[in-house]
Amino acid sequence: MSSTPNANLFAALRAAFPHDLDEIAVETDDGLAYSWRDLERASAMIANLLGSLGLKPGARVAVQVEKSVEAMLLYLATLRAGYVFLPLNTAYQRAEMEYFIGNAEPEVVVCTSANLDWVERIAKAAGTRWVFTLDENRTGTLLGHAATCSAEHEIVRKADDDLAAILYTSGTTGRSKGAMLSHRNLRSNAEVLKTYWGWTHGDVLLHALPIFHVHGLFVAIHGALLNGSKMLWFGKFDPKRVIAKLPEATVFMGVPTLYVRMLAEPTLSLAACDNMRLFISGSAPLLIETFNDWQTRTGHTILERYGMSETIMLTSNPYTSVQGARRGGTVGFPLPGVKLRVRAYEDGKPPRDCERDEIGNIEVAGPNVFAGYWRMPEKTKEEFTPDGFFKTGDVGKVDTLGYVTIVGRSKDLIISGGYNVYPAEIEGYINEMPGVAESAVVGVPHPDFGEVGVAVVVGKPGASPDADAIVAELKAKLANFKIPKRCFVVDELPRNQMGKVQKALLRDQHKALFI
Ligand SMILES: Nc1ncnc2c1ncn2[C@@H]1O[C@H](COP(=O)(O)OP(=O)(O)OP(=O)(O)O)[C@@H](O)[C@H]1O
Repeated sequence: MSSTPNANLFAALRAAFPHDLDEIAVETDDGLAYSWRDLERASAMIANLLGSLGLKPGARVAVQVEKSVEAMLLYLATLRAGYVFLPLNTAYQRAEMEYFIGNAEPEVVVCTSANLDWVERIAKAAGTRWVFTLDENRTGTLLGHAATCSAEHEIVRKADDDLAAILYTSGTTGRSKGAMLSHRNLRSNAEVLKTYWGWTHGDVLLHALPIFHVHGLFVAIHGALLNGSKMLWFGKFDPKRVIAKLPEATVFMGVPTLYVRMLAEPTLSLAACDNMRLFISGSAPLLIETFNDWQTRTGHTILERYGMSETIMLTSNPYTSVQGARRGGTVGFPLPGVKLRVRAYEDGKPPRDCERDEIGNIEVAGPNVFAGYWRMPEKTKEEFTPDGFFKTGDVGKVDTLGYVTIVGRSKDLIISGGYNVYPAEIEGYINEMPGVAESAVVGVPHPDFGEVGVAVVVGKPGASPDADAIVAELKAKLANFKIPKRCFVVDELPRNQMGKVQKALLRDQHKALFI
């Protein structure tokens, strides 16, 4: 027997299960209840099934299914059996799945029975040996097969650097890349989260996020499991039903669009949130208006966090007032263990650290930072500095108190006539104008200036903001090079399932305006 502890993340999660395994661990919105013993037994049985397939260590298990407790069990079983979990967005269609499955070459693919025929064709063409579903189909479900397996399973030993998961990035700025996350990456972040937000065994997490993404899969689930806290599990987000469940919960993790949708419900009130301890937001910028409205309506101050597929969680606003106030518009402080710096890259000069409050490129290092992009060694090399920091691609600043603010993404930066234009600055001005709900500013090619900004604006319900008036008001406030050359008022901005505005799509839609 080796004397080094097992680095398998599942060993840490399992060790935190409550003493009484018959307590309820997960309850679903359609009335199902799973005890901690159920999680232990089912994850062992699925791990045994996976083990019986003759997969090699490091084999990838790709999963594209609707959110369900079974999908989480499959995640736990994959960890436990020492394989690599590869969750895929349920919105992906055939061409996208061809890319992901072709790139990842998973040995096992788990999909919905509705997609089985075409997923199976794609998977078999890529050399996948096993295709299962979680719901009923012609060949029986994965859980059905696992039902005949033993519920005894010894957690497979893993080293710190062994891969635990591959998470494809959202593809907000370009083609998705597979971020390789090791047991150390996931465990180090989970251990910080175990205590940072004051979790206890008595907490109840209302879980309404998808689980193919870093926030819903790792941040939410690890936090609850490591504290033996119960989860109320919503398959799909329904603001009315979520608000009705808040009195039974203590913690809610959301993305900005979920908060906006709940704010539109008259049932959201101080009383509905009386039992709640913490509301967390991340994955995309939370508008200051949403932050303020939430405070007024519920009496709670949303805690905004920041992270990415490649790094899991990087920063969080303070949990306790001793650490500081939660400041809207900022993403708080770097988490313990995370090294975060802001760097300036100026032509012909060596990179330098920015001053406090100076905007630059955010770079990070720490045990949470991924090992590289799957099968993209060149891309991986480009994204790390010679001294080992990962270039997040986000642009931001750190103020004198240490709060980090994300100003935008370097790929969204518009260089117009040689000047840097940060879309977030322009969007901030537009969003404050009367009748405006939100906006996105993107850069498009221009024959004279290289690039110019185009503003896409959404009005508040019942309001119809005027595009020319918006541009005129910006002209009164900002330097000429920052003014968008065109402005469009639309019904809504294109977003992905995590609520991120798809700027690449907007750029594409407007790329031929001036050329
Ligand atoms: N609280 C936040 N405020 C502002 N931006 C955030 C916040 N949390 C996350 N983000 C943004 O989300 C990004 C991480 O998202 P994710 O890893 O899902 O993929 P992506 O970067 O959107 O996709 P791709 O790299 O394929 O374009 C961060 O780099 C940052 O730009």
